Amino acid sequence: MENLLEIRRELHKIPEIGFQEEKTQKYLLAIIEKLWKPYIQIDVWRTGIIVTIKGSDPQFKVGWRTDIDGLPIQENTGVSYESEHQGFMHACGHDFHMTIALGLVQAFSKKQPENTVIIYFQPAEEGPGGAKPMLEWLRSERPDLVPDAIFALHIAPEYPVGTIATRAGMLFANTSELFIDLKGFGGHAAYPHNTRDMTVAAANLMIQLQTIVSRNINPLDSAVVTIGKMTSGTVQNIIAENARLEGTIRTMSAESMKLIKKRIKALCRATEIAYECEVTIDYGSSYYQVENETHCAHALLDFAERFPGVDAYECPPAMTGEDFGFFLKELPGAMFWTGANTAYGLHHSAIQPDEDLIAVNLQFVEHFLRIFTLSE
Ligand SMILES: CC(=O)N[C@@H](CCC[C@H](N)C(=O)O)C(=O)O
Repeated sequence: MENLLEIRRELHKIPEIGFQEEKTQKYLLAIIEKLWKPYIQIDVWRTGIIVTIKGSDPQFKVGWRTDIDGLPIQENTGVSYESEHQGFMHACGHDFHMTIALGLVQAFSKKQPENTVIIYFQPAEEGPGGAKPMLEWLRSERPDLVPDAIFALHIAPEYPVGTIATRAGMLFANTSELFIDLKGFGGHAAYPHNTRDMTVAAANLMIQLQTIVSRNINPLDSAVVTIGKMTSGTVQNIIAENARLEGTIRTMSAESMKLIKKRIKALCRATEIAYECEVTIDYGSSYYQVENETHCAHALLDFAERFPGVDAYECPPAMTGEDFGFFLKELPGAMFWTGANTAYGLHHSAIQPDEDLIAVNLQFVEHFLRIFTLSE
């Protein structure tokens, strides 16, 4: 357990997607169980884990949340501890987030905190979203495990190690997944007039979707409509009967999300008429914005300003999504970016966050959770 670097690399080898984190859960549990003390309680929820470290003189319960899932990306880093799961990778830093959370369990098992600390190893952040159902379960089945305030971090490739960046109010955007299925009529490539070609229909729809942000959203507002995956057809000489667009929507407000969905509906309807096909829309899962509570965000920034080896930065909001927003919708708390100093961005197959961030963040978060108070 002492070697957190080794643990991070072991976790890096076994990325699993949302609610399939069985190996990850087993690995984490094996370590957590070794750290058990009479004042530590371990609970399991689906593929997640909740570790409660009872305080020596508890006035309240402070929560720390880490996400535990990986992404369906083929790794391209060339490191010796590359993912052993073909086509999957920890490309969003959750291996780092988990390692820091394990380090916290270790630190609190060595020295009991005064207040109760609850550490949530939460599945499925990348999708379909584990925070909402986890919190619903806590509220209905285990209200004793609901914290009074909660915090979390996320690695930020663009900042140097030691940067703690956050702000009061919105840190991350509202998100909604987007799946559009087009059904036409396939046939021989040499007889297009007898078909309804869904490759052409989907290509046009994809371009039109890009006009929503540029033509319908107020330029002083911000929004994103990204199509990350487009599929159609079977082979080169058959006209495609089906096509599918998969993407995500990001907005700064619930109103803009509504407007974008209205425009998507209109453009899909227009595609049906123009290409004589059927278009269906599915919005998959959506995440509420990450809205940092003012006292908690300021407590983090003030503490970072005083903590040796870290730099506080009051940063602008980002269009990233995070289901931690569901925790912050109901509980006071805050999330922060932590510098990872890597040339490649989140969700890139070559991302290699700087491992020095583990030690810096472990120290910072441990001390912050020990001194944090709910009052001003
Ligand atoms: C931190 C991060 O990268 N989060 C993801 C959250 C995904 C939300 C959902 N699956 C969607 O695509 O809308 C992100 O892509 O921002």
